Amino acid sequence: MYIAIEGIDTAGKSTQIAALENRFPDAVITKEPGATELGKEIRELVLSARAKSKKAEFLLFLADRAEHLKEVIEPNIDTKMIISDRSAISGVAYALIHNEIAQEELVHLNNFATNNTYPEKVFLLQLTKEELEFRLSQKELDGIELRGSEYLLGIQNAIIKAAKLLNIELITIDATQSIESITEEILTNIN
Ligand SMILES: Nc1ncnc2c1ncn2[C@@H]1O[C@H](COP(=O)(O)OP(=O)(O)OP(=O)(O)O)[C@@H](O)[C@H]1O
Ligand SMILES: Cc1cn([C@H]2C[C@H](O)[C@@H](COP(=O)(O)O)O2)c(=O)[nH]c1=O
Repeated sequence: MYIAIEGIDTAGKSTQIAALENRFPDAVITKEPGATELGKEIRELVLSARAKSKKAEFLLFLADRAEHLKEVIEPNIDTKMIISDRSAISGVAYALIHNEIAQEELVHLNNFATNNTYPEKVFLLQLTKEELEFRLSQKELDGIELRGSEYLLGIQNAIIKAAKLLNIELITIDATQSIESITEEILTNIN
């Protein structure tokens, strides 16, 4: 089974992935961007927010996704549980709000990068404005987080739209609950 955890920055994805890793010790734990050798370099580039062109930024994430498919997803999808921090849904959502690439192109290019291989289920950890602003205030912000809470809340809505466009089952979870309650909700939905 291939599942992914989605949510805007600070929603609690890494925290939940760590909890799920304890419950599924044989699972392949992965992430986008940055799970492969090439991906680590792409991650550094995109998080520095140096790309002036939104198309260039989108294509860098897409290159990371294609490499991730070849190096991590395809070798494991038939035999292992795969749990990924983010997925193509982030790719479409972060691009959607810039409105520079047509929706059909976003879907088509992701189909191309992933050979139409998508997670079976995706969990969206949904944050309130207050909790997002609190969590952002507690950390050093990267180039994308510096775009602010309104931008990130727009992405949160775009994640729901992106899942529909990609035809992926999205299960929305209140991310302001305790860490343990969220993990239990995810486990209930996996089983
Ligand atoms: N359910 C929760 N309740 C309160 N705080 C939480 C909860 N889950 C995570 N946190 C805290 O919120 C912060 C962000 O969590 P985490 O790093 O897991 O988010 P993330 O979605 O992986 O973020 P990013 O996308 O920026 O890497 C951390 O300080 C973490 O301890
Ligand atoms: C996969 C993907 C990610 N992004 C953005 C989302 C975040 O701001 C960063 C990744 O940082 P994290 O600490 O790993 O959450 O990149 C994006 O814009 N497009 C994508 O396809």
